[in-house]
Amino acid sequence: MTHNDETVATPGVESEAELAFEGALRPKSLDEFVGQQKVRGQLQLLLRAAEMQNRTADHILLAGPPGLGKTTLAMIVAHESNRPLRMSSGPAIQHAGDLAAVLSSLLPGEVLFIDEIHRMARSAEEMLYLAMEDFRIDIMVGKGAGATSIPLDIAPFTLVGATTRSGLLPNPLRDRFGFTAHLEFYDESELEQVLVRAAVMLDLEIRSEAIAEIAGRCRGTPRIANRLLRRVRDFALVNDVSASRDAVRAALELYDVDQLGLDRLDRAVMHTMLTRFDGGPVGLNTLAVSVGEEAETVEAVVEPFLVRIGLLTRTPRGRVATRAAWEHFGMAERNSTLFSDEL
Ligand SMILES: Nc1ncnc2c1ncn2[C@@H]1O[C@H](COP(=O)(O)OP(=O)(O)OP(=O)(O)O)[C@@H](O)[C@H]1O
Repeated sequence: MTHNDETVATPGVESEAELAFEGALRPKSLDEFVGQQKVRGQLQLLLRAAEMQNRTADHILLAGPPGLGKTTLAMIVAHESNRPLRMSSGPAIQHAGDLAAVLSSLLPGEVLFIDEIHRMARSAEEMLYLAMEDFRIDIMVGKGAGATSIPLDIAPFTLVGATTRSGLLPNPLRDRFGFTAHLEFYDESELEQVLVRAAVMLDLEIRSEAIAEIAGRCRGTPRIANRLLRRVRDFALVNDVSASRDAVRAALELYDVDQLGLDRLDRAVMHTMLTRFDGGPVGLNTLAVSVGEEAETVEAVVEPFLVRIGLLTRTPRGRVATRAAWEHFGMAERNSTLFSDEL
């Protein structure tokens, strides 16, 4: 998932330092993994059953917005079941041959993680059906009328697929996962736990009100929580102040993160809806073009949170701003004149 403009709150554009920090922070076990209680319980059962029967665990699909812990959970699945992990991603699999190379070199019992699995090539998807079901692939040899397919057995494996857009997966692929976990946005107390853990790792002394302030502004997303914490750490360091609630407010204001955690892109989407489309309904593609962003990013990154906090609804006729949205931006409903200098 990418988008063009680097903002502190929207997931997608990571510097090397951010990625290294993220890696160090990843919980290693289901017990360390904060929140998502239901999913954790379901995964625990699935892994335990496989272990008791000495077989590979069923294939797992992890669905949800970016930064909620899909990659982390894939790593935990491998770690908890004591299996090696192979990582790939949909955009890296543009031909069936790319997938054949990965599948044919898997070790027995290996966990194969495919991130953004909805972006894999169609031809590879078809190969994956057979591999998931029968641990076999058909390799095509030759071209045209003389082409033949040679069956090749592959090692049993567990596929962990991650997607921000499960609706885009074809049914035959979705049906072959033994378990689908829908990851939810985190509540504030869970985010506080994530932040306390990260502060300890950063060796940052921070007050509990400051932690609570960040937890309320990180879009329900652990990745953003960790990133905002780093910006607060920077702010405290450079200004030689303690990491207090005031420091959090000042740092987040500097980075354009408002009280609800909305960042520049969230606000651009809402601003466009309210001022240019009178609150909607407006179609996804029109909205995306108007804010200069890809429709996929608006749909998978921006909208889920705006829907969750009640600023936007999806209707069959398009996206509609709610009354709460008009209020949050201090505008009278369907009055487009009050807002022109906001962004
Ligand atoms: N439940 C959690 N408890 C603690 N930390 C978490 C949790 N979930 C995610 N994190 C932290 O958030 C960061 C992002 O998580 P992760 O990379 O797993 O998200 P993702 O859903 O795979 O995102 P994307 O879809 O963008 O790949 C990691 O640094 C991880 O440590």
